[in-house]
Amino acid sequence: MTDGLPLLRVRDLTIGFAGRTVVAGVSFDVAAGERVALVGASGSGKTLTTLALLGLLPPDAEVSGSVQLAGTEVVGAAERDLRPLRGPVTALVPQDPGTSLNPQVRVGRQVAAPLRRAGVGRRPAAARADELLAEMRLPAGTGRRFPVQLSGGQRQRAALAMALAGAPRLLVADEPTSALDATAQHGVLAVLGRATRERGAGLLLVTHDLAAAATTCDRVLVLDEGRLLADGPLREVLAGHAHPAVRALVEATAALSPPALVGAR
Ligand SMILES: Nc1ncnc2c1ncn2[C@@H]1O[C@H](COP(=O)(O)OP(=O)(O)OP(=O)(O)O)[C@@H](O)[C@H]1O
Repeated sequence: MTDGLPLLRVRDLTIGFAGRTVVAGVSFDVAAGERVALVGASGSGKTLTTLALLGLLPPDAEVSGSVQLAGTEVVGAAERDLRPLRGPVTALVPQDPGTSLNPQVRVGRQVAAPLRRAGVGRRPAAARADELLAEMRLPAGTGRRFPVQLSGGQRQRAALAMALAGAPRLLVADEPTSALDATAQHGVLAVLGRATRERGAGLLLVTHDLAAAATTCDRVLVLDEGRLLADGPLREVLAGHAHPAVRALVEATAALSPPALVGAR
């Protein structure tokens, strides 16, 4: 347990490649149950920041600072020390569900896998997987299908069910809807927001879409060229911040979906 520490504590996180700094001195906390969006333009360092939180940076990354996840230091930790955190503490919802779902294994078995690893019997795990798939608003029988038999949006919901199966305290979702059309995006964000809220799970949602951030999260972190530009409630950050990088995000999002940001400008 964290004993008063936030679930996630990031201090002065700095990441570089071959001497070029791409994330520079980023510090923030995520409390248990808090839903936080990490926004920024392409190349601002969102993905690298989240990979650092999960101990998944590429081997040639130069990293310094501190990332504490439920009290465990991630920066510099050995893989064997990070493994117990994956599942019960954090789970990653990838950008493309194709990277987390095995095309050759039925969806239900994949969703049940984290439960089986936690020692749950085959039948109860299968029943729980079906419940999770239904909670993600997937049609009955989805568990018996293979990923290729699902639409992109359905696959992402299945990946979400799989991430939730381990009952993580913090769900990390990196642009989970970028591969989907607008209708499917809305559906995935709705189940993501509801599922984390109902479980009291934390969420770190990486997106360049402020409308997605507004519908799913309470707080926003704005990254710009590797630096943390703003951290606060979404509407306050948008209303109070004159930085061109924030304005550019607002304008890009408003062009796509104005209603979500009415009142935030
Ligand atoms: N393996 C790597 N080697 C060298 N540079 C890298 C590597 N991975 C990322 N970078 C650089 O680090 C910077 C931040 O990349 P990152 O992927 O975190 O951005 P991002 O905000 O997630 O962008 P996007 O929204 O396009 O996914 C970019 O300039 C990128 O070119």
